[in-house]
Amino acid sequence: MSAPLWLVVPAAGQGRRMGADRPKQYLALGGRPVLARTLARLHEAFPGARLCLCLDPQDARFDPAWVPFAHWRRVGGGAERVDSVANALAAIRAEAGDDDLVLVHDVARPCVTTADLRRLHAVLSADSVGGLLAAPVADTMKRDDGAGRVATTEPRAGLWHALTPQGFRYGLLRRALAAAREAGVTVTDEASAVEALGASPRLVAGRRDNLKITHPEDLALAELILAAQARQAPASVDTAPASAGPLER
Ligand SMILES: Nc1ccn([C@@H]2O[C@H](COP(=O)(O)OP(=O)(O)OP(=O)(O)O)[C@@H](O)[C@H]2O)c(=O)n1
Ligand SMILES: C[C@](O)(CO)[C@H](O)COP(=O)(O)O
Repeated sequence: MSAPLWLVVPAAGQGRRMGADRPKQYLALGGRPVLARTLARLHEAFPGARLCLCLDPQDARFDPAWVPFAHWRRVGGGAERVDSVANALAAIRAEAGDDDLVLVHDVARPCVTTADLRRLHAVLSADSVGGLLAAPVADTMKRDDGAGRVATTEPRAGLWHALTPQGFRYGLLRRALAAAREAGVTVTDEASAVEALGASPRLVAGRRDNLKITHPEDLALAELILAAQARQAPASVDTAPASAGPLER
């Protein structure tokens, strides 16, 4: 029998790089808020999982009707993404066992496929450390000299883009985030906190279209990706109709 599954969705960001009139998780994507689309993808893959949704305590746009999970809770977000995730882990301390699996997925990645989600879960269920979806770097990598010119060309062999979900056992992830906080190290993903403990998270090759909506042009790209995915494999990618659910507020 596989370990209980928790989903942590950090959704407390302000979307500053997007520069919209609201945080990007509330922008409309194919007629539904990004947040609703991301939760729908997670629910398709893991309908019985327990969800912790990290939201800015001041957030007045959130509508619980967008949450398809039976077991879920709202948790206050922190100053940085890592603080939001740490708050979620603290909130479930009384219920989660050290061996429970926790998958952390950015609300800003609505194009993750159910196929990748299920494959990641299968791999991590049998892995003692945990790991993440990732995609090999495909471009030549340049490092700048700080003045707008190339300083060096970096070898790209062995380089991967870290995607989400990233999944670890509850006990290990809590220890890793606590250690990073104590050391005063800012981590931008869960895997780097676990790496700092000396462990080696597994890289699980995922689709390159698991885009993180970050800059204004990413929203149009995400629309195209969702439409293409629906044409490729509607049943395994997203069965929700494009206009289902309440619209953005
Ligand atoms: N204090 C924070 C900051 C970010 N996030 C979440 O972490 C994910 C990845 O962060 P990012 O893409 O940087 O989102 P924002 O912080 O919203 O964007 P920006 O950095 O441009 O403001 C997003 O799902 C975001 O909502 C969070 O839960 N709590
Ligand atoms: C976790 C993450 O999505 C991995 O690529 C990413 O680090 C989060 O983005 P941020 O801009 O660092 O918050």
